[in-house]
Amino acid sequence: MSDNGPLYLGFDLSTQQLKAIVIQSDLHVVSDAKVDFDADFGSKYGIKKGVLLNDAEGEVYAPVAMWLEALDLVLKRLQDKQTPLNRISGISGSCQQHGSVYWSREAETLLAELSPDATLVDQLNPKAFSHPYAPNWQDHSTQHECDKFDAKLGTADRLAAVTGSAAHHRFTGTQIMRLRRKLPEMYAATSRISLVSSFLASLFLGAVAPMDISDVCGMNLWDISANKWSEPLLELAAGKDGVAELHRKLGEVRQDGGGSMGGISSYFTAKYGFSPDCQVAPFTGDNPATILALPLRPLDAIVSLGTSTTFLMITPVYKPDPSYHFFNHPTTPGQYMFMLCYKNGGLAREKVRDVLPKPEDSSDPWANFNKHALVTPPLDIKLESDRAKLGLYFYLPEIVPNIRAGTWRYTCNAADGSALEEVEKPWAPETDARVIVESQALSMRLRSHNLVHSPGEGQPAQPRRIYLVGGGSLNPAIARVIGDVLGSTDGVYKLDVGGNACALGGAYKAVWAFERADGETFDELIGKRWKEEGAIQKVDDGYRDGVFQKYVNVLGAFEEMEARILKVAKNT
Ligand SMILES: Nc1ncnc2c1ncn2[C@@H]1O[C@H](COP(=O)(O)OP(=O)(O)O)[C@@H](O)[C@H]1O
Ligand SMILES: O=C(CO)[C@@H](O)[C@H](O)COP(=O)(O)O
Repeated sequence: MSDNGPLYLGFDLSTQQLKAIVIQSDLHVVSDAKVDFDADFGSKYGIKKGVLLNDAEGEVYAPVAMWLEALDLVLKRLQDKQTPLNRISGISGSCQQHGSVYWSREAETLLAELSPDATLVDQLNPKAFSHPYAPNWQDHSTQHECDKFDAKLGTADRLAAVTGSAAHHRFTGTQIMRLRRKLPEMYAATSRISLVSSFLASLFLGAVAPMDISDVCGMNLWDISANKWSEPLLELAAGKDGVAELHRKLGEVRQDGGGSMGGISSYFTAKYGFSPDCQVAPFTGDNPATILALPLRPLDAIVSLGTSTTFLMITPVYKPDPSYHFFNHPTTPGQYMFMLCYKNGGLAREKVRDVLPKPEDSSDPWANFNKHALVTPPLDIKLESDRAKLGLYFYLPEIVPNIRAGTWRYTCNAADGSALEEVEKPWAPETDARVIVESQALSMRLRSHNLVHSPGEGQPAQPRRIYLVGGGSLNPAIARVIGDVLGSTDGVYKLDVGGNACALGGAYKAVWAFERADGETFDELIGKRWKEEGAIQKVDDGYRDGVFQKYVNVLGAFEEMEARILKVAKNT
């Protein structure tokens, strides 16, 4: 580490952890720290995997007080590691998307008057909030509101064209509409509503921060082409007479992903030794920040294997569809982020893993899962006459397709996907290890085919490179199966800080926010400083001729399987 020069701090407030990463202007990582919600606060807040559940209503939510405690703790951990916090010039970050925090009328004063002699939680909780909880992206309590959102502009297609997405349970507009109906007094007592990203930025600013131009697309309320709040959708969420009030609560949206929103609150300078010159850049969602963790090129895809599994690409073409999401790019106007998001990602793979006998080597809980994922051949076709195996493993109600919780196993003819049939008796749990990852990847392949084309002569349409990030990127067997199904002519890579990718994207965003020359784009600045060596590692060859085609043969059957299940098991 050079012992002078500015440093930049990036955060990731995701479902299960708060991570922080400190980098130099040349993007070199200097320090990091994390708070694990279950390990650090599980017993105090009664959470599991970072959240609380009300199964009767499908609610999933997180205590805001826990996040306040987590922020003090992660900063203390950075301090304990002798991180020179006084050299931090700028802060940005990424946060789980769609969650919302409800501030009380006292919030602005309390934020502005934070004293370093007490903790954030003691000073802000509960007085600064009108609601103690933030709905989590896994919440599925809003089907009634989703139906209304899809109908409001005519069709789900139309809603997707305007807001980038059809109605989704977790999207903030549907959540606000439901909370207003269920808790009218709480809604009336709310002065401002933040996304998780603008909430975390607010703590650093000591004032309620504006929402970010990319993260705001996860609300079903922002008209992307018109670049403003959609009046009819605000009216749906807030009622006929409530449009101006909701607009006030949401505030104006910051158009520039870079620059400073203001200086750091004196709470942090006095308590942790930050410089009073340290500036706060807009924070964004964890998925938009992930595409900032490396210079992503067209035809590159990122698969984020966190609590959720997401598939991300960037494109200059706005081509929305109800089965996926479009967001404004977090730094570059005119570019968009394409996203698929699955609730049944990491936690579903853990469920399949946990049915298998515990590995003898307890240092790797994934050892058995990985062994079986690798020894099982593609689609479990051992002999030419074998039928291909497909499955859906939805321990939670899924997003795409909108299917309730359940597990389904099917087989079809391997050559052409014909004669699709549900199996009567589950196959061995060892086989599930491969089939779950294959099926997750088949779903991504099915829904992303419009965005990929042939990377070179004679090659089938597929990504050029796949980058794996998130906790699951440490897993070589998952990398192999993803490469088998999705291809990628240049191979599958993992980020060296795979589990910290969105925090790193947040830190890169801070570097760009404060060091950009006039008109210099994120890609131009980061592209010049980013060195592939040491930043990424090739973990799989990706495209394998012959194997890739096996999955082409069953893609139609996979789609048909989903459609059949959707008929009988749609979320209601
Ligand atoms: N070696 C591994 N193989 C597969 N999955 C893993 C491995 N290590 C961690 N994970 C998964 O990573 C998930 C956490 O990823 P992370 O990106 O830190 O989550 P989040 O950002 O959603 O809090 C866990 O649910 C866990 O199942
Ligand atoms: O809902 C989505 C994206 O639409 C999720 O991807 C959340 O943004 C949470 O992500 P992780 O906690 O898994 O990082």
